[in-house]
Amino acid sequence: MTARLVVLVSGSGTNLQALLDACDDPSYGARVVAVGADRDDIEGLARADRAGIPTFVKQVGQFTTREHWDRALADTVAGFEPDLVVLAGFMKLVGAEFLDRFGGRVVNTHPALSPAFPGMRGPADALAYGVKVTGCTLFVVDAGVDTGPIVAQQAVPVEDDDTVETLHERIKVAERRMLVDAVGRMARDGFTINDRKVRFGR
Ligand SMILES: Nc1nc2c(c(=O)[nH]1)N[C@@H](CN(C=O)c1ccc(C(=O)N[C@@H](CCC(=O)O)C(=O)O)cc1)CN2
Ligand SMILES: NCC(=O)N[C@@H]1O[C@H](COP(=O)([O-])[O-])[C@@H](O)[C@H]1O
Repeated sequence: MTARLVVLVSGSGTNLQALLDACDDPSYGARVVAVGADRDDIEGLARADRAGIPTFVKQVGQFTTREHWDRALADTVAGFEPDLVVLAGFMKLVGAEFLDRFGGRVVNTHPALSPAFPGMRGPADALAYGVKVTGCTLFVVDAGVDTGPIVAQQAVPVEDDDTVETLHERIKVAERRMLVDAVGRMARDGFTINDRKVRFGR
């Protein structure tokens, strides 16, 4: 069975593109059935359009409360009947209703080695701290900020002359590989979560 992925993005969508490219191979075991965003006019949505994949936008500002936004996002995602929801550079915290509906089936890719440097500035915070190694983490989303059970991680060196941009670009090379590999395994082999330990297989 081919797993149905809904991917949520907020920016350039290079992680989305890596998934789209992987899904071209039927043996990958997954396909992207929709791409959603919290904002208009982003390259991530353009990438989905070019691939012929349905898109939707739910902007927080279009709703009276954050809870209404969360419910509308969850309703729209549910309409695509996903097996897995992938947050790939999605710059909004998803709330209780979203997690009630898809909890345990939502993964987020983060540009740092969790539990270090959670939040929106992972590469900048790692650089400012002076770590010599950072990386990327794929985790199952929970109600915290980047606190969920870890699916996969990759280490990336920090170079002396790095800027936030050069470091983030190096992380993103590893991140795209990690994301494609781990999502494919989740789709093909299934996964379990026990006591925070995520293992592939049913
Ligand atoms: N419930 C969860 N939602 C999300 C998680 C998570 O761990 N739990 N991971 C994030 C991604 N993330 C970074 O890793 C992150 C994204 C956004 C924010 C944040 O504070 N966003 C603000 C808005 C900022 C903006 O619009 O530019 C907000 O949500 O109001 C923190 C962490 C994906 N979601
Ligand atoms: N806290 C969330 C966060 O920092 N997400 C990061 O945004 C980038 C999106 O790149 P992309 O749009 O090219 O895939 C990725 O590095 C992702 O981990």
